[in-house]
Amino acid sequence: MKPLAEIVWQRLTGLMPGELKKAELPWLATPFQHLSLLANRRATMIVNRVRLFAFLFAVLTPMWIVVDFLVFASPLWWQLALMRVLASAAFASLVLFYQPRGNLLDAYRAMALLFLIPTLFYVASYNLMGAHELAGLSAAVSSGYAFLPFVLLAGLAIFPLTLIENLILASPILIAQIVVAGLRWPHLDLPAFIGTFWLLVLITGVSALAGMSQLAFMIALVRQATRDPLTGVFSRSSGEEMLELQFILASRSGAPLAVAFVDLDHFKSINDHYGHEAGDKVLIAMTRNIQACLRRGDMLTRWGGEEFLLIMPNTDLEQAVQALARLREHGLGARPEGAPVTASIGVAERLGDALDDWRMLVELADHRMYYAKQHGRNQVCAALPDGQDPLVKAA
Ligand SMILES: Nc1nc2c(ncn2[C@@H]2O[C@H](COP(=O)(O)OP(=O)(O)OP(=O)(O)O)[C@@H](O)[C@H]2O)c(=O)[nH]1
Repeated sequence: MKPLAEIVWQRLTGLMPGELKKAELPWLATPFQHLSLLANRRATMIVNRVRLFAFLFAVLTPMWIVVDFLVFASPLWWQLALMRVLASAAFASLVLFYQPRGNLLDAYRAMALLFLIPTLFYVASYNLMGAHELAGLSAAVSSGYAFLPFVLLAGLAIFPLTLIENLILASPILIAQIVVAGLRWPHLDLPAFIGTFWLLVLITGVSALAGMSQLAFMIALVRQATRDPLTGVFSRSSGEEMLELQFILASRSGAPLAVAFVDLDHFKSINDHYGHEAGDKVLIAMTRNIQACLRRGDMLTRWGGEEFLLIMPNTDLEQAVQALARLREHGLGARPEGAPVTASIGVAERLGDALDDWRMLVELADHRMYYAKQHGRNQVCAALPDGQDPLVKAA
């Protein structure tokens, strides 16, 4: 019988969309282990949604001035109108000045600004109206302002956020609610406040679940779109995208970035003698073996049929060669007749080889792999004899 903890865990994880793999479940809680591709696409989606929301608020916020004018006396109506115009201008500048750049910090900043504007508006307007004796229709309209925090917290549901991000974004709104209540003390209706606050906490919970399930679908979609269906490693298009991104990051920080071009030796003969299915099994086993030896930040990409590209951020040429020696020692698997699977491997590194384009990095690693192939296979080539490396700049 399964232990109770395992049953409970299965029931709980069963609540999440089933497309997620077990290793991906923690990604719903925090963003720290997200792959750069996921982080990049999520950041773009968040900024686009912030801009959409900001556009709607920029248009809708000033429209309510007509209602304020009809129900409130001066100076309250024009003070509120002024605040609305300011808020609308702030929303409009978010739309105009924020462009999605795939950077998560940028996305957080955009979201924080989107929520900060109405939160400030809410605290200021609520406080302003609290200073006036309102009755009848104007009291009813003023109580409508109290719904703003509900709208904000419900708005969180449209963003694909992790649990921790949801809580961090919701907390200023909940704290603002407490601040407003504090400002009204001692005239505060405490039971009404507790009821309202509890409702806000519930909405936060529902929004967090909605955001996390959006994120879960996004994780599954990004995986399907970026992985090779046979081996499960990254497809070539996503490998190119990741390499370009890693190259930009490494260039900015002056960090090394190594790539290894791995081409299996005499793979065709496996297909020819044992069939395509046997060849597929060798490819799958080989990628598992490589992944078992990788660092967490390393990325394996299927570049073509039996060609793979290993991307190793923060790794210089010497470290890359060491990692590949470890990999060859571990073994790439066995051919159907029992002989070990071998590969010809070419390595290149951004700093050591003085390259300023990710395509040149791949080209040089490919060139060195070809040299390894030509000179007996089953070896790693990290540099060609003097003068034969075509892309390396003269010192
Ligand atoms: N089973 C299987 N075979 C594949 C797949 N993709 C490519 N191949 C085969 O991989 C073989 C590659 O053959 P070659 O390029 O001649 O290379 P090789 O036999 O490994 O020889 P060397 O690279 O020179 O050592 C071809 O027969 C392709 O059909 C795949 O997904 N599954």
